[in-house]
Amino acid sequence: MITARGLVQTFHTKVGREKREVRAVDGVDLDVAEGEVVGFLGPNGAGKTTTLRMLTTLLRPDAGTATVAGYDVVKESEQVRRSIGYVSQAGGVFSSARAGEEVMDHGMLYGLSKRQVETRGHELFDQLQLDGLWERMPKNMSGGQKRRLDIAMGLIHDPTLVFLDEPTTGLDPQARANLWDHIARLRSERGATVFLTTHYLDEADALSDRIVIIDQGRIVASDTSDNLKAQVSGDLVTLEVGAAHVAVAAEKLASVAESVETSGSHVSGRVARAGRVVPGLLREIEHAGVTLESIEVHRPTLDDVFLTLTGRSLRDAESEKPGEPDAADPAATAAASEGVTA
Ligand SMILES: Nc1ncnc2c1ncn2[C@@H]1O[C@H](COP(=O)(O)OP(=O)(O)OP(=O)(O)O)[C@@H](O)[C@H]1O
Repeated sequence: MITARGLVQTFHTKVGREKREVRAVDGVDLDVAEGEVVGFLGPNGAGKTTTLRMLTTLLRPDAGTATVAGYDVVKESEQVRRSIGYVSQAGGVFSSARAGEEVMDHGMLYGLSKRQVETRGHELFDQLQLDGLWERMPKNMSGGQKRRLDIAMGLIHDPTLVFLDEPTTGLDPQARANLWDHIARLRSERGATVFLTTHYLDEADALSDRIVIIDQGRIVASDTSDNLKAQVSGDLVTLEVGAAHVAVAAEKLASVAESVETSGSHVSGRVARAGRVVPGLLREIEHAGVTLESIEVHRPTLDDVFLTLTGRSLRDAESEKPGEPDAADPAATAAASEGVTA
């Protein structure tokens, strides 16, 4: 459904007088099979949106090739657009029409009849908890409601390949859960292929068959969440003990764990299978006369995976502020004026 080879996108920006080159996407290869839900994960500025905009024909790659739904993104961009649903990060630019009319107009652009689009539109409003808002002007909707309206517009023509750029950013927990459910059903009930970007680890984990991690414009991993986590060396065990017992606790933990670290009254290290190792460890600790205040065991998270792969945690990578996008970028302006749902 999606194939990309060596995709590159470079932006030229100016900071004061100095010209800078940002290689936002730096040789990306991707393969997404029909019916797969792929979570495209990475910190802010990693290149997720830029990759997505090349795949959805809104940006022409500087180098590399890609086909989407069997069509070349450069030579057959019109066919690509007809074959996909796209919900951009920025959200749609709405006219002064009412929400229902916006959705109807959008669906009719795809050649659907008025009746088809009306039926599907009401169905989507219902599923996305927009019921009762058909007649509302988008400007009078809350941020979360507008986001769900974007999504209804992106799905109105029942695309079998859907691109979602950070679909749940700005939604409250209930609306988020509802949208997760909707995305899961797109696949299970309609057999849709979904490619979604996110920087929420739990979202990637909950929704995706496969997770592709991008960092600084390059793909650093691509596998199921379980396989990725299995690459991280073990569960993190943290013991809390009285100050006098820290050294003994560290020694006991080191006999079963790797890279033991001490911080105040906490001693932590990674063990291959905590469920097997911890009972014996507790006996040893008790035997040595150490009073344990608490013990915590953490299974590896996708953040641990990112840390293992890049040496940075996703949170740290997020706080490394990337360069600001060039406001004069014509592609960005074109994307905004296109109403963004392609
Ligand atoms: N139009 C542009 N002009 C200049 N630089 C840009 C432009 N668009 C993106 N960039 C830069 O390219 C890099 C990748 O940006 P991109 O938006 O693809 O990242 P992202 O992973 O989607 O981040 P986020 O999670 O914040 O959306 C960043 O350094 C960004 O500042």
